[in-house]
Amino acid sequence: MPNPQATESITPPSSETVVSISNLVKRYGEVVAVDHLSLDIARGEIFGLVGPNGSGKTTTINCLLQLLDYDHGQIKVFGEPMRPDSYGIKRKIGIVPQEVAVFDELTVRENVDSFCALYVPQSSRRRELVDRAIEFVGLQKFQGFRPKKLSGGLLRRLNIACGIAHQPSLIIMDEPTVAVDPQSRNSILDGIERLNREGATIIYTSHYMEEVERLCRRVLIMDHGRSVASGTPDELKALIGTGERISVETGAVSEAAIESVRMLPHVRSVEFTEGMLHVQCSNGAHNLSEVLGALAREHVDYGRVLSEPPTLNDVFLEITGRELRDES
Ligand SMILES: Nc1ncnc2c1ncn2[C@@H]1O[C@H](COP(=O)(O)OP(=O)(O)OP(=O)(O)O)[C@@H](O)[C@H]1O
Repeated sequence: MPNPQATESITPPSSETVVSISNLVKRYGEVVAVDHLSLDIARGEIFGLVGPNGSGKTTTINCLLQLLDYDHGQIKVFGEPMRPDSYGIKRKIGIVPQEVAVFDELTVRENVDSFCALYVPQSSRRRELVDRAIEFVGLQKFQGFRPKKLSGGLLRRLNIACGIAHQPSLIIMDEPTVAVDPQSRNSILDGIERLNREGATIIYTSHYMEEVERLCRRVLIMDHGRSVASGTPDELKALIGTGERISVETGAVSEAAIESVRMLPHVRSVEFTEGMLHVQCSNGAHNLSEVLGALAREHVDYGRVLSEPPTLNDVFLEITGRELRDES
């Protein structure tokens, strides 16, 4: 098991730090929602803040934005201390909140325009930015619709357009894909990558490890308000002892064959269900050839063979002993 102390704070490779949080503590009465959290985010990163429900992600974001008082800690954004009245800094930040926050009585276009107007007073410039934001999230055909007429996925896309229309250089997205259909989810993820390519630094909170793995160069895993591990996805996977998961399609397999696979040095568990032998390995070289060799020695015929590398879910499971989607 990795030593959490060793990974509590991560230092990005670039010298230009856009967000710096050190020793942040936020309590709600007896609940320590954020517990001595430190992190640095470099310009141009997509930084993943992940953890199960209630692990403290939203509280961290709200402290960063100075929407909440906190008990202890220092927060700097663009190199300057962040304060409730840091309007110059806030202007350069785009927020996509977890709860969709739009005006029901305004159309899609009017919504995007009114959020953009908070930062950009010139209407001609705004027209351009609103066009761009609507095109960016693919809502051109829905510009005249009111939010109530939009599906959940389209509503989420509107929420994003409202947060990014003023072209902020730091974008904070708090679980932007919760409860969206796969098509909208993909479109949102593509959009985030595009925003990043165009120069935005992005903080992305999620409890979907697959998304984080796809998007983020560095990740901090939170649990009970604390950083339990941080680093690049590859670094995080190297921290744990879990290796690949090998699945072998086979009609029948004897107890002796299962036992001989189980006895291999890097095999942690073996399970045979519905014509598939599932073998969980620890880190080690040549696991696949060793498993197939053991089956061949036991004269087991097999068909499809699948080898899946460990995921960030495995990292979370190994560090905390719980599945990421556990809500306890
Ligand atoms: N206003 C509040 N009053 C009391 N406790 C709160 C409040 N807001 C959050 N908490 C508690 O603080 C802890 C962290 O919550 P937070 O919402 O930051 O977690 P999260 O990781 O963002 O979870 P989710 O994904 O569900 O939003 C939880 O135990 C939560 O119950």
